[in-house]
Amino acid sequence: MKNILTVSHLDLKIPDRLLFSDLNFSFPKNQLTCITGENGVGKTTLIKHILQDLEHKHEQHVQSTIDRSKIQYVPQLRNIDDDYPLCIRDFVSFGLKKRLLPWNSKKMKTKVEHILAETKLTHIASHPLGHASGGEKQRAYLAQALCADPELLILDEATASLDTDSKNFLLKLLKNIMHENNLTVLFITHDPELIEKYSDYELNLHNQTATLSKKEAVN
Ligand SMILES: Nc1ncnc2c1ncn2[C@@H]1O[C@H](COP(=O)(O)OP(=O)(O)OP(=O)(O)O)[C@@H](O)[C@H]1O
Repeated sequence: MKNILTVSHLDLKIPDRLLFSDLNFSFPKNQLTCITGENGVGKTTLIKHILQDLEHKHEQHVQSTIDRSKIQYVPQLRNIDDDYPLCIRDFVSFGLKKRLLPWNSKKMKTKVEHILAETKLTHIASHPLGHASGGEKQRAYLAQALCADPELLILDEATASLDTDSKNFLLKLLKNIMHENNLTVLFITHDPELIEKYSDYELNLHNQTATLSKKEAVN
């Protein structure tokens, strides 16, 4: 099994305390790894630190086989109001990179339509994002991230506010997209059902350390 990213001998401090001490682990490539741990243990802070380390290359505690531009992070909280006017298609298109013209080329439009289909959003692509359900919004965030052709996708609590059907729908769809696009996924979650059903690996954070274990995903 190849690894996509390795963390070695990483200590992580916040102003009032040490969050992690001497972390050593790797994320396996083309697998879904759930990052778990109690509220406030430091899951989001660790991921943000890993991304900063890769961007600035100052500490060298994080080694990646891919460029930072191939990593997409979908954050935990977004404030999309009910009256947010942009339609889902335009919101998703914001994820496109290397847009030289002020409009999207035919190739780019085809790509966006393909991603809207992959994320089951085609039928509502012209609707305002503000009117979308929680599950549809999460799929739109995922679709926007996919527009950047990531090799590593990090989803922070993407299912936290969703009902059981919407959670399972999102995770099944994500696993299909992973296999079709050789994508590696890190998924921060507290949800035992999703960990049990969909994770290939679990990185559990506890007592200032991290333990990686292999899971037998049932889907
Ligand atoms: N910039 C900061 N300054 C001070 N404290 C911070 C900062 N960032 C995070 N923290 C603290 O670090 C701890 C870890 O926060 P973090 O959001 O990473 O936890 P988490 O495991 O992702 O939690 P949750 O599951 O609730 O989202 C928390 O106690 C938080 O208050």
